[in-house]
Amino acid sequence: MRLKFTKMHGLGNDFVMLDAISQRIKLSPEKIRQLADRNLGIGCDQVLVVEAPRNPDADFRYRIYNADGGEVENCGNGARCFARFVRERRLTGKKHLVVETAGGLLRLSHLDGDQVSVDMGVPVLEPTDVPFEADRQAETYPLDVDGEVFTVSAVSMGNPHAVLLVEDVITAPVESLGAKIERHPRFPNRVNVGFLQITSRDEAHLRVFERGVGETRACGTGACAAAVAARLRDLVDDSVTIHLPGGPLTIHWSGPGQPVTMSGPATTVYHGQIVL
Ligand SMILES: N[C@@H](CCC[C@H](N)C(=O)O)C(=O)O
Repeated sequence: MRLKFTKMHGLGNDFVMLDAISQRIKLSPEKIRQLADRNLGIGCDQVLVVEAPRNPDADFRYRIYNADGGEVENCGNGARCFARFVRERRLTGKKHLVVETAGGLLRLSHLDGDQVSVDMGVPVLEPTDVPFEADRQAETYPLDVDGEVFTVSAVSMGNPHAVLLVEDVITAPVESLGAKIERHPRFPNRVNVGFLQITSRDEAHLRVFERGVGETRACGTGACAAAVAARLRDLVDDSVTIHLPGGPLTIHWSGPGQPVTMSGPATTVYHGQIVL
């Protein structure tokens, strides 16, 4: 199978974008892993596949696969790249788009330059829906990891996130603790793990150990979940700039029941073809 693809990134969270409207694509988890492999394939954190919508309210459907081959519900940086991709590939001329993901419908708008704004939907805090094992909903939960207890928030942005406050993101044990929490039995679908350092009411730093990938340079849904977790604890205001290793994202959330808005860049790197 010969596939045309585009390499893109959102703040260094990188993607192989595939247009499944103009070409026939059949991908197994093994082929996804091959595409994502940085030595044996193109290399990326996620493979994103653009398809015709099933939902009549949506312009497109986009599917998200982690580098480990697993299909997941949502990807914030990927959503911004999706918006730029369908415009550059002339699949649509619309400035405002509705896209169907496995995590629900997202609304996207092109802003000036390379910036895209995404209505990421209402965050889910009910533990069973994250999913996270807990007796009742709370702002934070104690989580026992190998006998040491950490305080985490559990938030779903369509996909599951655990958020921990740290004093310094630079020295936070992102790889070691992130890998343990990702597979903690209280998160039955595994989880993305955010390490958040709050520096003021409108500024914070975040590193994310992503489910199915490892640490990435940026995680859009992770930034949204971190802003929600911090706002619930009244540690930040409604609008907060989250600085990730790859750069900043602007997140706005005005409280429970309200949707989260994320704005940031989408970058095209190159176009290519691969035989799989
Ligand atoms: N990089 C993404 C999140 C991608 C999916 C995630 N690894 C998961 O398994 O849920 C983002 O920008 O949100």
